[in-house]
Amino acid sequence: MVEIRLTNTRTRAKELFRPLDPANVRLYLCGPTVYDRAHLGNARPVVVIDVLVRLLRHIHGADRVTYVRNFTDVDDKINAAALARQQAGNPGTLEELIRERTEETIGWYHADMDALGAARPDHEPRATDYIAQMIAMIEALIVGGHAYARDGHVLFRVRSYADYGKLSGRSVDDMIAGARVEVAPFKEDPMDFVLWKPSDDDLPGWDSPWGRGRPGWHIECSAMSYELLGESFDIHAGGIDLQFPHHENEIAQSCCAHPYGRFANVWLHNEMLQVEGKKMSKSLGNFFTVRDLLDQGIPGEVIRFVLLSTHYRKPMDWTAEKAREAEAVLRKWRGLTAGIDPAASPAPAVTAALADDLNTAGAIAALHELAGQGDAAGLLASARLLGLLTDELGGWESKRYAYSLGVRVGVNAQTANRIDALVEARALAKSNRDFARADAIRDVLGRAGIRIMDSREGSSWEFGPEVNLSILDEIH
Ligand SMILES: Nc1ncnc2c1ncn2[C@@H]1O[C@H](COP(=O)(O)OP(=O)(O)OP(=O)(O)O)[C@@H](O)[C@H]1O
Ligand SMILES: [Zn+2]
Repeated sequence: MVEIRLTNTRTRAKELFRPLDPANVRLYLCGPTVYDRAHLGNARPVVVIDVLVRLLRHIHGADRVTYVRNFTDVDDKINAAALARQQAGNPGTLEELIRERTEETIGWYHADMDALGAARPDHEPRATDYIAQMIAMIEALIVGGHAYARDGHVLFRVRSYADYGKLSGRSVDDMIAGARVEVAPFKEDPMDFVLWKPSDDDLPGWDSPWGRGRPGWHIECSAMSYELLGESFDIHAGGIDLQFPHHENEIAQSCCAHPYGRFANVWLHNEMLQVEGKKMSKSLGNFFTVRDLLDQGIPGEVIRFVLLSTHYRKPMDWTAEKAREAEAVLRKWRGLTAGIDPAASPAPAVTAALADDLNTAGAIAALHELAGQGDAAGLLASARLLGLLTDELGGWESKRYAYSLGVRVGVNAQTANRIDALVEARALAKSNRDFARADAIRDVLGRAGIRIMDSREGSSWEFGPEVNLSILDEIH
């Protein structure tokens, strides 16, 4: 059996992955707060974990993996979005508008992640369906001396858990110094965090031993993972931005409420998708959504390929150039594998790359080799382990697009093929050292308003500001 190695944030080491129960490999990914469209950064953990789940199913068996990803559907940001709708004159109670907003956002989320070829998890628990379990867990924490109720709030007593900070490798005092911790009169210690908070009459709330209120964000994941995966499970994943405080708090809650459990064995954190060196995030406003890209006509498969071309533990950014290259590669591979049956199993080099801490970039390099060898059946089976070249993501390759001044435009396939043929003829002339012909073709394309870009991968082209295709008739 292929051995998987994963980098575990908890131990800061790349470790051999040994499932607690090989008949049921269990993993949990922190899902979205459903108040708005997912941006491209939010899609990165989803696509990365989708590949991990495919690999685990390939190695351990399709029905021997349980994948949970939650929806956080109770949150102040959701309330604020619903309130804004109400103030804009939308009919309905705040509760109805909140429900409408979360339902709508979950629908968008499914459509966008489906478009990227990310399979739906086995369970998608919604926080509002697990309030009773959260209350039970909070009660257990109070009984154990790890939490206290004050003024309708319940707080986790951070100093009661000696291992707090281990995941991030920081001491509590360092964390206080570095974090924006809220000092509040109802806190014993500024570091203590909210498990439960009171709700005004006009906000969503549930009855509890501490009055009408709502849960804090961290307890949601602790309660839902416990209910669906048990007190010890294999992998907990999320973006590195969640390591502190969210994951640190999840560990504290879960390990104190279930002292005989180990909570998550492996912590897997993806690095950030960035824009000019900064995390893409809603709060910074430097984001674009997955839907924005799909609406520009960029196929979901191309977005997926770009996300997988960088290792998940490295920061990355999105560029139009990467999308263009990914599209050219996928178009070529789809052409090569059209009508071919996939090989019985993926190529060992591809499986080995993925098993080595999800080295998706290495796996893609191995796919290039298979394509280079003309092994279409091997390429198809192997690409599918990464969720590429699947039937669901296909169909786009029959349509042609080009770029014009950096903007993607639809182009008639006949024109595109003709330009492709000229670009290829130029490359051939160059390799035959027929520079006169190569230059003549370049000259005609240039006068027609088409720019050629040469790279290691070959030549691509785009439309310049002024295009006159009739000039192409000057050459054959
Ligand atoms: N720029 C990013 N790159 C990679 N992963 C990200 C990025 N931003 C958020 N994530 C991940 O997306 C998932 C959903 O996060 P969450 O719902 O907290 O996002 P959000 O609040 O909408 O995002 P933001 O951080 O933009 O305010 C989490 O696993 C988080 O780590
Ligand atoms: Zn979480």
